[in-house]
Amino acid sequence: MLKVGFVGWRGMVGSVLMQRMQEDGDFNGIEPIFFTTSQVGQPGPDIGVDVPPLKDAFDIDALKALDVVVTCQGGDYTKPVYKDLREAGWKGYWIDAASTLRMEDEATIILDPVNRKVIDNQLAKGAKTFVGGNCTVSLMLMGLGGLFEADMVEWMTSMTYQAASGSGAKHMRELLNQMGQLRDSVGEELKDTSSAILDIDRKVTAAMRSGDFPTDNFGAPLAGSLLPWIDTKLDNGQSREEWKGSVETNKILGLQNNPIPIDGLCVRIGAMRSHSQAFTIKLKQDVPLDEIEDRIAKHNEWVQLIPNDKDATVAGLTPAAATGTLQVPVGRIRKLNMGGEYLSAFSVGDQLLWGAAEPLKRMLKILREQ
Ligand SMILES: NC(=O)C1=CN([C@@H]2O[C@H](COP(=O)(O)OP(=O)(O)OC[C@H]3O[C@@H](n4cnc5c(N)ncnc54)[C@H](OP(=O)(O)O)[C@@H]3O)[C@@H](O)[C@H]2O)C=CC1
Ligand SMILES: N[C@@H](CC(=O)OP(=O)(O)O)C(=O)O
Repeated sequence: MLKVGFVGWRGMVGSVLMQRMQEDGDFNGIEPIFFTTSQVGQPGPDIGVDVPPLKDAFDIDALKALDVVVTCQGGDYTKPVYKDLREAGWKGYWIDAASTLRMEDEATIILDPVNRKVIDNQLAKGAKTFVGGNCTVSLMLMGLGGLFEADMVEWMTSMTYQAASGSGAKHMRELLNQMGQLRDSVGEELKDTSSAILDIDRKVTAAMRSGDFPTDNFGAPLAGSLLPWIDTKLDNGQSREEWKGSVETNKILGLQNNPIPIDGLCVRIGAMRSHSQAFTIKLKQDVPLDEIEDRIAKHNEWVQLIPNDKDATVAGLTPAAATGTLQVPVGRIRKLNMGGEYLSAFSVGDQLLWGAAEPLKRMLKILREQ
C-alpha cells in the first residue's frame, strides 16, 4: 500500500483536494499521513479512516519514509524541502500544486486529460516529480484541448478575467469586504428608487478611493473595478502570469522545441473562484466552424460547448454557472472579421478544481494504477 504524505491539506487548495478525494473514495487503498508546518501533534483531518496525529512537514526523515508526497503548501515550502529531501536520497514521487518546480527539467506538468501521453512517457523514463499547471493554463487546455490535439493552432492570445481565489483566501475575504463597503456607502439611497444614480455613483467612487477602503491584500480596489496586472514583472514587460501562459502550455503539450506562440494580458476581476478567458486563435487553416466545435466538444468529458447565442451564454458561460463544478464551458466560438483562420472563443472554469486540485488528485490515481 502506497504511503502518501499530504502537506498543505487544510489550506484552500488542499481542502478542495481533500473534498474531491473523499468524494471519489481515493483514500481507500493508500496509507495517508498528514503533515503540518504549524500544528505538529494535533489530530489529523476526519477523512473517514483513522490517521495518525499531524507530523512535522519539515522533518526530512519522516518524509523520507513516504512513497509519495502531495503538497499544496506553496512555493515557500517546496523550495527548501524538495531540495533537502532529494539530497537526502529520497526517490519517491513528489506531486505539487506550487509553481516553483514547474519549469525544471526533472518536473512534468500534469493535466492528464490533455497530456496523459507525456505523463506516461515521463513515468516510463523514471520521472518522479509532477507539478500541477498554472490555473489559467490548465483551464485553457481543458477547454481548447481539441484544437491543440488536432494541431490546428498557429498562434493564440488569451485575455484573462481571473478570480480573487487565485491570490488566496484572504483576498477572497477582502473582495467581499470591499463589495460590502461599497453597498453600505449608499444603503439609504438604494432604498429610494428615485434617488439620482449619478449621486450614488459619486458616493461609491469616493468610498472606493477613501483611505479606509480595505485594500491590504490586493493593494487597490477590486470590487467595482479591476486590476490588469497579476504577479511580478519580467524584463520584457510581461507579467509572470502572462509568461506562464506560453511556457507552461508548450511544456504540457511537449512542444518546447517547436513552441506555439501564446501571449495575452492577465487581469484580476471581482469573481470569487472561477477564471474566465477570451481567446483570439489563429488557425493553421480555414476550418469550418462545425468541425471546430466538434473537436472542442469531443476532447474530454468535462468540456461543455455553449452555443453562440445570448441566452445560452449568460446562463452557462459565467463564473456563477461554472463555480463548484468540474465542467469547463467554452462558448462565443465564431470566426472573426479578420478572416476564416481567425477564431474567437471564451472559456470559464473553477480555478480551485481543474485549476489546482484535480490534476494532483488524478496524478495520485495514475501512480496507484501503475
Ligand atoms: N490559490 C490558488 O488558486 C492556487 C494555489 N496554488 C498553490 O497552492 C499553494 C497554497 O495555496 P492556498 O491553498 O490558497 O493557501 P492557503 O493560505 O489557504 O493555505 C496554505 C497553508 O496555510 C496554513 N494555514 C495557516 N492558517 C490557516 C487557516 N486558518 N486555514 C487554513 N490553512 C491555514 C496551512 O498550513 P499548516 O497546516 O502547515 O499550518 C495551509 O496549508 C499556493 O502557495 C500555490 O503555490 C496553486 C494553484 C492555485
Ligand atoms: N496566479 C494564479 C493562481 C496561482 O496560484 O497560480 P500558480 O499556480 O501559477 O502560482 C492567480 O493569481 O490566479
